[in-house]
Amino acid sequence: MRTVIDKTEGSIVPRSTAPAAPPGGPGPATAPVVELSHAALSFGDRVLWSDLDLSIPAGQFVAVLGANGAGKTSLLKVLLGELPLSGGTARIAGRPVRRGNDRIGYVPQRVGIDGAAMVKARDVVRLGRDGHRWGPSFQIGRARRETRSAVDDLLESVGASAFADAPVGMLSGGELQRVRIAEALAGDPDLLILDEPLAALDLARQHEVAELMDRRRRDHGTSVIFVTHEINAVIDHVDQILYLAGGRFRIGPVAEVMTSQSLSELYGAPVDVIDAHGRLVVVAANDMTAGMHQSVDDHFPHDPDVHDHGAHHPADHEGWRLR
Ligand SMILES: Nc1ncnc2c1ncn2[C@@H]1O[C@H](COP(=O)(O)OP(=O)(O)OP(=O)(O)O)[C@@H](O)[C@H]1O
Repeated sequence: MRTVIDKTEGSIVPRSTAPAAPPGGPGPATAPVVELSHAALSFGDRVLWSDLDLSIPAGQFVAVLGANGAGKTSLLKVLLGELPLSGGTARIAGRPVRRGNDRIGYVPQRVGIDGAAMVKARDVVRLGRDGHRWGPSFQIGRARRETRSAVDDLLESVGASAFADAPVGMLSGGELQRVRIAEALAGDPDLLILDEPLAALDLARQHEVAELMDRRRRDHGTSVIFVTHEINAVIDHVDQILYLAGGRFRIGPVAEVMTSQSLSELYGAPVDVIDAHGRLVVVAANDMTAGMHQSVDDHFPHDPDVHDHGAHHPADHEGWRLR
Protein backbone atom coordinates (compact mmCIF):
# COMPACT_ATOMS: atom_id res chain seq x y z
CA MET A 1 0.00 0.00 0.00
CA ARG A 2 1.34 3.38 -0.95
CA THR A 3 1.78 6.23 1.43
CA VAL A 4 -0.31 9.31 0.88
CA ILE A 5 0.84 12.44 2.59
CA ASP A 6 -1.89 14.05 4.55
CA LYS A 7 -1.89 17.78 3.99
CA THR A 8 -1.77 18.46 7.67
CA GLU A 9 1.61 16.78 7.80
CA GLY A 10 2.87 17.96 4.48
CA SER A 11 5.84 20.06 5.51
CA ILE A 12 8.92 19.32 3.49
CA VAL A 13 11.01 19.37 6.62
CA PRO A 14 9.90 19.85 10.20
CA ARG A 15 9.04 23.45 10.75
CA SER A 16 11.78 25.51 12.30
CA THR A 17 11.59 26.03 16.02
CA ALA A 18 13.71 29.16 15.73
CA PRO A 19 12.10 32.27 17.18
CA ALA A 20 10.30 34.49 14.73
CA ALA A 21 12.19 37.58 13.67
CA PRO A 22 10.58 40.96 14.06
CA PRO A 23 9.41 42.49 10.78
CA GLY A 24 12.39 44.03 9.04
CA GLY A 25 14.79 42.67 11.63
CA PRO A 26 17.47 40.09 10.97
CA GLY A 27 16.11 36.62 10.23
CA PRO A 28 17.15 33.73 12.45
CA ALA A 29 20.33 32.17 11.11
CA THR A 30 18.73 28.75 11.05
CA ALA A 31 15.44 29.80 9.49
CA PRO A 32 14.34 27.94 6.37
CA VAL A 33 14.68 29.89 3.15
CA VAL A 34 10.93 29.58 2.60
CA GLU A 35 8.40 28.98 5.31
CA LEU A 36 4.66 28.97 4.81
CA SER A 37 2.56 28.25 7.84
CA HIS A 38 -1.17 27.48 7.57
CA ALA A 39 -1.07 29.59 4.43
CA ALA A 40 -4.29 30.16 2.53
CA LEU A 41 -5.12 32.06 -0.62
CA SER A 42 -8.65 32.81 -1.77
CA PHE A 43 -10.25 35.05 -4.34
CA GLY A 44 -13.76 35.69 -3.12
CA ASP A 45 -15.36 32.32 -2.44
CA ARG A 46 -12.75 30.51 -4.45
CA VAL A 47 -10.08 28.86 -2.33
CA LEU A 48 -6.90 28.25 -4.33
CA TRP A 49 -5.25 26.49 -1.42
CA SER A 50 -5.46 26.55 2.36
CA ASP A 51 -3.69 25.26 5.43
CA LEU A 52 -0.49 24.97 3.43
CA ASP A 53 2.63 24.28 5.47
CA LEU A 54 5.80 24.41 3.46
CA SER A 55 9.34 24.65 4.72
CA ILE A 56 12.23 24.74 2.26
CA PRO A 57 15.77 24.70 3.62
CA ALA A 58 18.81 26.01 1.78
CA GLY A 59 19.68 24.05 -1.31
CA GLN A 60 16.35 22.28 -1.78
CA PHE A 61 14.83 21.94 -5.21
CA VAL A 62 11.04 21.98 -5.14
CA ALA A 63 8.78 21.55 -8.16
CA VAL A 64 5.26 22.99 -8.04
CA LEU A 65 2.80 21.11 -10.20
CA GLY A 66 -0.89 21.36 -10.87
CA ALA A 67 -3.45 22.01 -13.53
CA ASN A 68 -4.01 25.40 -15.13
CA GLY A 69 -5.53 27.75 -12.59
CA ALA A 70 -4.55 25.66 -9.55
CA GLY A 71 -2.74 28.60 -8.02
CA LYS A 72 0.92 27.94 -8.82
CA THR A 73 1.81 31.42 -10.06
CA SER A 74 -0.24 32.91 -7.24
CA LEU A 75 1.91 31.01 -4.77
CA LEU A 76 5.02 32.54 -6.32
CA LYS A 77 3.45 35.98 -6.10
CA VAL A 78 2.88 35.44 -2.41
CA LEU A 79 6.57 34.63 -1.94
CA LEU A 80 7.49 37.71 -3.95
CA GLY A 81 5.33 39.83 -1.67
CA GLU A 82 3.01 40.76 -4.52
CA LEU A 83 -0.09 38.98 -3.28
CA PRO A 84 -1.22 38.94 0.36
CA LEU A 85 -2.23 35.65 1.92
CA SER A 86 -5.86 35.24 2.97
CA GLY A 87 -4.61 33.41 6.06
CA GLY A 88 -1.46 32.11 7.69
CA THR A 89 2.06 33.44 7.29
CA ALA A 90 4.81 33.47 4.68
CA ARG A 91 8.45 34.09 5.49
CA ILE A 92 11.63 34.25 3.46
CA ALA A 93 14.79 33.52 5.44
CA GLY A 94 12.89 34.13 8.66
CA ARG A 95 11.43 37.50 7.68
CA PRO A 96 7.94 38.31 6.47
CA VAL A 97 7.66 38.31 2.69
CA ARG A 98 8.06 41.70 1.08
CA ARG A 99 8.22 43.19 -2.36
CA GLY A 100 11.63 43.83 -3.86
CA ASN A 101 13.42 41.24 -1.77
CA ASP A 102 16.90 41.09 -3.23
CA ARG A 103 17.46 37.65 -1.70
CA ILE A 104 15.12 36.28 -4.36
CA GLY A 105 15.98 35.80 -8.02
CA TYR A 106 12.92 35.50 -10.21
CA VAL A 107 12.40 34.21 -13.70
CA PRO A 108 8.81 35.09 -14.61
CA GLN A 109 6.61 33.03 -16.85
CA ARG A 110 6.66 35.10 -19.95
CA VAL A 111 9.44 34.47 -22.45
CA GLY A 112 8.95 37.68 -24.41
CA ILE A 113 11.81 40.13 -24.71
CA ASP A 114 9.90 43.41 -24.76
CA GLY A 115 11.97 45.83 -26.73
CA ALA A 116 15.18 44.06 -25.82
CA ALA A 117 15.94 42.50 -29.16
CA MET A 118 19.17 44.40 -29.83
CA VAL A 119 20.48 44.28 -26.29
CA LYS A 120 23.39 41.91 -25.75
CA ALA A 121 22.97 38.96 -23.42
CA ARG A 122 25.85 40.20 -21.29
CA ASP A 123 24.19 43.58 -20.83
CA VAL A 124 20.99 41.95 -19.60
CA VAL A 125 22.97 40.05 -16.96
CA ARG A 126 25.04 43.16 -16.12
CA LEU A 127 21.87 45.14 -15.42
CA GLY A 128 20.56 42.26 -13.30
CA ARG A 129 23.71 42.61 -11.23
CA ASP A 130 24.30 46.33 -11.07
CA GLY A 131 21.23 48.01 -12.47
CA HIS A 132 19.82 48.77 -9.07
CA ARG A 133 22.92 50.81 -8.35
CA TRP A 134 24.20 53.48 -10.66
CA GLY A 135 25.30 50.96 -13.28
CA PRO A 136 28.57 49.98 -14.86
CA SER A 137 28.12 52.43 -17.71
CA PHE A 138 29.46 54.89 -15.18
CA GLN A 139 32.12 52.57 -13.87
CA ILE A 140 35.73 52.90 -14.77
CA GLY A 141 38.94 50.99 -14.20
CA ARG A 142 38.90 48.24 -11.62
CA ALA A 143 35.16 48.40 -10.87
CA ARG A 144 34.38 48.00 -14.52
CA ARG A 145 36.75 45.04 -14.86
CA GLU A 146 35.23 43.37 -11.80
CA THR A 147 31.76 43.77 -13.18
CA ARG A 148 32.78 42.31 -16.51
CA SER A 149 34.43 39.36 -14.83
CA ALA A 150 31.39 38.71 -12.63
CA VAL A 151 29.08 38.82 -15.64
CA ASP A 152 31.37 36.44 -17.54
CA ASP A 153 31.28 34.04 -14.59
CA LEU A 154 27.50 34.17 -14.45
CA LEU A 155 27.16 33.55 -18.15
CA GLU A 156 29.60 30.69 -17.95
CA SER A 157 27.76 29.15 -14.99
CA VAL A 158 24.62 28.79 -17.10
CA GLY A 159 26.44 27.73 -20.25
CA ALA A 160 25.77 31.02 -22.04
CA SER A 161 29.31 32.22 -22.74
CA ALA A 162 29.09 31.36 -26.42
CA PHE A 163 26.32 33.88 -27.02
CA ALA A 164 27.30 36.51 -24.46
CA ASP A 165 27.63 39.17 -27.12
CA ALA A 166 24.65 38.15 -29.22
CA PRO A 167 21.57 40.37 -29.28
CA VAL A 168 18.96 38.58 -27.18
CA GLY A 169 16.48 38.90 -30.02
CA MET A 170 18.65 36.44 -31.97
CA LEU A 171 18.70 33.76 -29.29
CA SER A 172 16.78 30.49 -29.35
CA GLY A 173 14.24 29.76 -26.61
CA GLY A 174 16.73 27.61 -24.71
CA GLU A 175 19.53 30.16 -25.02
CA LEU A 176 17.25 32.97 -23.93
CA GLN A 177 16.14 30.96 -20.93
CA ARG A 178 19.77 30.58 -19.84
CA VAL A 179 20.29 34.33 -20.06
CA ARG A 180 17.14 34.94 -18.01
CA ILE A 181 18.40 32.54 -15.37
CA ALA A 182 21.81 34.22 -15.31
CA GLU A 183 20.03 37.55 -14.89
CA ALA A 184 18.02 36.17 -11.96
CA LEU A 185 21.18 34.76 -10.39
CA ALA A 186 23.06 38.02 -10.74
CA GLY A 187 22.35 39.11 -7.17
CA ASP A 188 23.48 35.71 -5.81
CA PRO A 189 20.03 35.05 -4.35
CA ASP A 190 19.22 32.59 -1.57
CA LEU A 191 16.08 31.59 -3.43
CA LEU A 192 15.53 31.21 -7.14
CA ILE A 193 11.91 31.23 -8.28
CA LEU A 194 11.15 30.10 -11.80
CA ASP A 195 7.67 30.13 -13.30
CA GLU A 196 7.42 27.52 -16.04
CA PRO A 197 11.02 27.86 -17.23
CA LEU A 198 10.60 24.77 -19.40
CA ALA A 199 7.67 26.06 -21.45
CA ALA A 200 8.47 26.25 -25.16
CA LEU A 201 11.66 24.21 -24.77
CA ASP A 202 12.26 20.86 -26.42
CA LEU A 203 12.95 17.84 -24.24
CA ALA A 204 16.72 18.10 -24.45
CA ARG A 205 16.65 21.79 -23.43
CA GLN A 206 14.20 21.03 -20.63
CA HIS A 207 16.65 18.54 -19.17
CA GLU A 208 19.49 21.03 -19.53
CA VAL A 209 17.62 23.72 -17.60
CA ALA A 210 16.62 21.25 -14.88
CA GLU A 211 20.24 20.09 -14.59
CA LEU A 212 21.39 23.69 -14.43
CA MET A 213 19.12 24.34 -11.46
CA ASP A 214 20.25 21.14 -9.82
CA ARG A 215 23.91 22.16 -10.16
CA ARG A 216 23.22 25.62 -8.81
CA ARG A 217 21.54 24.40 -5.67
CA ARG A 218 24.28 21.83 -5.06
CA ASP A 219 27.19 24.20 -5.70
CA HIS A 220 25.79 27.35 -4.09
CA GLY A 221 23.07 26.13 -1.74
CA THR A 222 20.51 28.19 -3.61
CA SER A 223 16.98 26.97 -2.93
CA VAL A 224 14.92 26.55 -6.06
CA ILE A 225 11.16 26.71 -6.57
CA PHE A 226 10.21 25.67 -10.02
CA VAL A 227 6.70 25.74 -11.45
CA THR A 228 6.39 23.24 -14.23
CA HIS A 229 3.98 21.07 -16.17
CA GLU A 230 6.87 18.88 -17.28
CA ILE A 231 7.42 16.53 -14.36
CA ASN A 232 9.62 14.18 -16.35
CA ALA A 233 12.28 16.80 -16.96
CA VAL A 234 12.82 17.41 -13.25
CA ILE A 235 12.01 14.04 -11.79
CA ASP A 236 15.63 13.04 -11.22
CA HIS A 237 16.52 16.31 -9.52
CA VAL A 238 13.73 17.54 -7.29
CA ASP A 239 13.67 16.86 -3.58
CA GLN A 240 9.97 17.45 -3.21
CA ILE A 241 6.87 18.07 -5.23
CA LEU A 242 4.08 20.38 -4.21
CA TYR A 243 1.04 19.30 -6.22
CA LEU A 244 -1.91 21.72 -6.16
CA ALA A 245 -5.39 20.72 -7.28
CA GLY A 246 -8.92 21.79 -6.56
CA GLY A 247 -8.07 23.79 -3.44
CA ARG A 248 -6.04 20.94 -1.97
CA PHE A 249 -2.46 19.77 -2.24
CA ARG A 250 0.07 17.05 -1.67
CA ILE A 251 3.69 17.59 -0.68
CA GLY A 252 6.44 15.01 -0.68
CA PRO A 253 9.07 13.21 -2.70
CA VAL A 254 8.18 12.18 -6.25
CA ALA A 255 7.69 8.55 -5.24
CA GLU A 256 5.03 9.53 -2.72
CA VAL A 257 3.14 12.25 -4.57
CA MET A 258 3.19 10.92 -8.11
CA THR A 259 1.20 7.75 -7.51
CA SER A 260 -2.26 6.72 -8.64
CA GLN A 261 -3.43 6.57 -5.07
CA SER A 262 -2.04 9.94 -4.05
CA LEU A 263 -3.41 11.82 -7.06
CA SER A 264 -6.75 9.98 -6.97
CA GLU A 265 -7.15 11.11 -3.38
CA LEU A 266 -6.10 14.61 -4.25
CA TYR A 267 -8.58 14.88 -7.13
CA GLY A 268 -11.25 12.79 -5.44
CA ALA A 269 -11.59 10.71 -8.59
CA PRO A 270 -9.63 7.94 -10.31
CA VAL A 271 -6.28 9.04 -11.71
CA ASP A 272 -3.68 6.62 -13.04
CA VAL A 273 0.01 7.40 -12.87
CA ILE A 274 1.74 5.13 -15.35
CA ASP A 275 5.46 4.58 -15.61
CA ALA A 276 6.04 4.36 -19.36
CA HIS A 277 9.68 3.39 -19.85
CA GLY A 278 10.85 5.76 -17.13
CA ARG A 279 8.45 8.57 -18.05
CA LEU A 280 5.49 9.25 -15.83
CA VAL A 281 2.17 9.64 -17.59
CA VAL A 282 -0.86 10.87 -15.68
CA VAL A 283 -4.15 9.60 -17.05
CA ALA A 284 -7.59 10.63 -15.91
CA ALA A 285 -11.08 10.24 -17.31
CA ASN A 286 -12.08 13.15 -19.55
CA ASP A 287 -15.28 14.08 -17.75
CA MET A 288 -13.38 14.24 -14.48
CA THR A 289 -10.49 16.23 -15.87
CA ALA A 290 -12.84 18.76 -17.44
CA GLY A 291 -14.11 19.70 -13.99
CA MET A 292 -10.65 19.77 -12.50
CA HIS A 293 -8.78 21.37 -15.36
CA GLN A 294 -6.41 18.42 -15.32
CA SER A 295 -5.48 16.11 -18.10
CA VAL A 296 -2.62 14.15 -19.52
CA ASP A 297 -1.67 17.24 -21.47
CA ASP A 298 -0.72 18.95 -18.25
CA HIS A 299 2.29 16.69 -18.05
CA PHE A 300 3.61 17.16 -21.51
CA PRO A 301 5.10 20.06 -23.38
CA HIS A 302 2.22 22.30 -24.19
CA ASP A 303 1.35 25.35 -26.13
CA PRO A 304 4.33 27.67 -25.87
CA ASP A 305 1.95 30.59 -25.74
CA VAL A 306 2.80 31.89 -22.33
CA HIS A 307 1.32 34.85 -20.57
CA ASP A 308 2.50 37.54 -18.28
CA HIS A 309 0.98 37.37 -14.86
CA GLY A 310 2.13 40.87 -14.14
CA ALA A 311 4.72 39.97 -11.56
CA HIS A 312 7.82 42.07 -11.12
CA HIS A 313 11.42 41.18 -10.55
CA PRO A 314 12.85 42.59 -7.35
CA ALA A 315 15.43 44.41 -9.43
CA ASP A 316 13.06 45.36 -12.21
CA HIS A 317 14.32 48.75 -13.17
CA GLU A 318 14.72 48.92 -16.91
CA GLY A 319 12.16 48.98 -19.68
CA TRP A 320 13.95 46.33 -21.65
CA ARG A 321 14.32 43.76 -18.93
CA LEU A 322 13.68 40.22 -20.14
CA ARG A 323 10.14 39.34 -19.13
N1 LIG B 1 -5.82 38.96 -8.45
C1 LIG B 1 -6.68 37.97 -8.74
N2 LIG B 1 -8.01 38.13 -8.52
C2 LIG B 1 -8.88 37.14 -8.78
N3 LIG B 1 -8.54 35.93 -9.29
C3 LIG B 1 -7.24 35.73 -9.55
C4 LIG B 1 -6.24 36.73 -9.29
N4 LIG B 1 -5.03 36.23 -9.61
C5 LIG B 1 -5.26 34.98 -10.07
N5 LIG B 1 -6.58 34.67 -10.02
C6 LIG B 1 -7.19 33.41 -10.40
O1 LIG B 1 -6.64 32.40 -9.58
C7 LIG B 1 -6.49 31.21 -10.32
C8 LIG B 1 -5.09 30.70 -10.20
O2 LIG B 1 -4.24 31.50 -11.00
P1 LIG B 1 -2.70 31.15 -11.15
O3 LIG B 1 -2.16 32.05 -12.18
O4 LIG B 1 -2.08 31.14 -9.82
O5 LIG B 1 -2.79 29.66 -11.70
P2 LIG B 1 -1.66 28.69 -12.22
O6 LIG B 1 -1.77 27.44 -11.43
O7 LIG B 1 -0.35 29.36 -12.22
O8 LIG B 1 -2.15 28.41 -13.69
P3 LIG B 1 -1.38 28.20 -15.10
O9 LIG B 1 -0.83 26.80 -15.06
O10 LIG B 1 -2.45 28.34 -16.11
O11 LIG B 1 -0.32 29.25 -15.20
C9 LIG B 1 -6.90 31.52 -11.75
O12 LIG B 1 -8.21 31.06 -11.96
C10 LIG B 1 -6.83 33.02 -11.82
O13 LIG B 1 -7.74 33.54 -12.73
